[in-house]
Amino acid sequence: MKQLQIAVGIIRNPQGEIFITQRASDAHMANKLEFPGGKIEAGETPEQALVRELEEETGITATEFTLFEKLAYQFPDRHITLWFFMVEGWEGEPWGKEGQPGRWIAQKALVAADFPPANEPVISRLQQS
Ligand SMILES: Nc1nc2c([nH]c(=O)n2[C@@H]2O[C@H](COP(=O)(O)OP(=O)(O)OP(=O)(O)O)[C@@H](O)[C@H]2O)c(=O)[nH]1
Ligand SMILES: [Mg+2]
Repeated sequence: MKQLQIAVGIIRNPQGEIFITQRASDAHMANKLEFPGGKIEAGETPEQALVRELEEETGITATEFTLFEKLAYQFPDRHITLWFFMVEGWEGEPWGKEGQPGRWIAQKALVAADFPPANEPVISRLQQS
């Protein structure tokens, strides 16, 4: 069974919108919306992985972030631990740097069913706050 540690960024602007991207049609959780991020590599802290993944996937350099939620999830074929960081300071402007569609969505307009199932508690929290 694969064991993965994942760091993702909830990139939130001063208008209360969150930058989300759409997963590729051939990826795990194909076509689902996601918070940009990816696997924490050996020797990396979750924070280092977050900064690297956001640079690779969205072109921004995250400068202000705090851990929002850490949770484990069991998929049929893999066990993942997700570190969700709230990112409220960065340099640059996020875009879908790897060719994935990206857009800003109002925090309260996020829909849990559009994301992988592991994200459900986080989407609930974002809708309530
Ligand atoms: N990026 C991201 N991954 C998520 C989220 N929710 C969630 O369950 N995942 C899962 O986390 C796992 C790893 O994410 P990833 O595919 O982005 O990893 P990565 O960027 O390192 O990709 P790579 O395999 O091309 O190196 C996938 O199994 C994905 O389905 C989310 O909100 N964002
Ligand atoms: Mg990724």
